[in-house]
Amino acid sequence: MKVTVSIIKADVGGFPGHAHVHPKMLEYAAAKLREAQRRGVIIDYFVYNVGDDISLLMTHTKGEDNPEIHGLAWETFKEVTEQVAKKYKLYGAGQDLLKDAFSGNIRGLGPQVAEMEFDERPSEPLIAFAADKTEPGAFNLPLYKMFADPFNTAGLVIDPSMHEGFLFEVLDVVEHKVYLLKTPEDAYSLLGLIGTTGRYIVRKVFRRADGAPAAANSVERLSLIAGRYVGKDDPVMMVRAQSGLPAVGEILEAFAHPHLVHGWMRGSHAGPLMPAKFYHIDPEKRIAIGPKMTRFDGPPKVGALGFQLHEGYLEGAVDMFDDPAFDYVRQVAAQIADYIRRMGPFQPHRLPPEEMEYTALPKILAKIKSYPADQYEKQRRKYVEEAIKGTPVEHSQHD
Ligand SMILES: O=P(O)(O)OC[C@H]1O[C@](O)(COP(=O)(O)O)[C@@H](O)[C@@H]1O
Ligand SMILES: [Mg+2]
Repeated sequence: MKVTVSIIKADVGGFPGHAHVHPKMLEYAAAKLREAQRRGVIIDYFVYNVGDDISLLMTHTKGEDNPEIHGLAWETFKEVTEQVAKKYKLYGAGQDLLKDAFSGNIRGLGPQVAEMEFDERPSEPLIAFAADKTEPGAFNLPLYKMFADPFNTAGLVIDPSMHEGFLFEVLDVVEHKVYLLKTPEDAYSLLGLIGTTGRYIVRKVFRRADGAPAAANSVERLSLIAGRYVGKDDPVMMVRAQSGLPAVGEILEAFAHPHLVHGWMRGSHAGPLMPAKFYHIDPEKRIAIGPKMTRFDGPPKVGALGFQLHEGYLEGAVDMFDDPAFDYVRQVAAQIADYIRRMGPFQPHRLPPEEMEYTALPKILAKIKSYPADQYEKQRRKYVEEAIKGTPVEHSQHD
């Protein structure tokens, strides 16, 4: 059976600030999807959050970029905004809904989208991810580890069905070009691109032996859509597991070392990506209440829910980072967060100006007086003379 899995995610209001979501938002979204399931639009669904972002995980048979599925997600986010976020005056109600009208495809309107259509195998394990206070390129490194690094994925060496390697589809979000790179042979070129996480983003991964889709990541860049900072492009991703694909444990292993990602406070800081636990999973209501963002609006966190698909139904969810093995990883991430926080506004904790989501620098530069290199000495002497005379020193800023 051909099944499509869609994860569509949006921040439509935070509670409080940008830390978490209101449980009523998740309940409202789940009720809306339940009704769509009853009408036969979708086979199954699960609603979860990581930080202030709500992910709608849906299964159906309509293929990728389907107007009905995208429309359902858009309507759901709109209603959650109107009926819950605005009612309780939650922070940034409707934040990610950047355009007014939906015209058939939710891409380019603000929400993040990861979709994959495939033949459901006799047994189909799937891991659904979401991350907050970071960007889609945060998944570049773990995707490389899962599908191309034998030190992470033993199957690349041991399992003959993985020996032919994988095909990486990489999107250049600035020039809108797509690169198709094969591993293992193109590994160095691939790394050359995807190490630039703000520009080259792994959108999909396929198994080379039969072209089977293996992973899908979201690639929307909000600031490029809106032309200004409107929150970080907190991403969603899904990965199929086992039988010639990375094992569940090889997928999770890629998060065992908290790598530094861009995002965190005001989308302008580097920090460790912490694999986080969900607080509560309700398989009946089809809801998972995920991690919240606390220290310095973070640190950036990723959550992972595991499912087994059967005829498109989602058996689950299992909280994949809820394990003592990941307690240690969380400790390491907390230590890295503590270490790097002490740098305050200094790079590399604070991102370089061209990568900061806030562009305060031009305003700062406009405010502070500067002098041509051959004239500053005269001004410096004037300051000294004024200081000696005891006359008030002219303020160095315009106002
Ligand atoms: O003061 P504002 O306008 O809410 O903007 C600041 C907020 O933007 C953020 O970068 C938004 O994060 P999200 O992208 O998760 O919504 C927060 O870290 C920060 O609190
Ligand atoms: Mg967010």
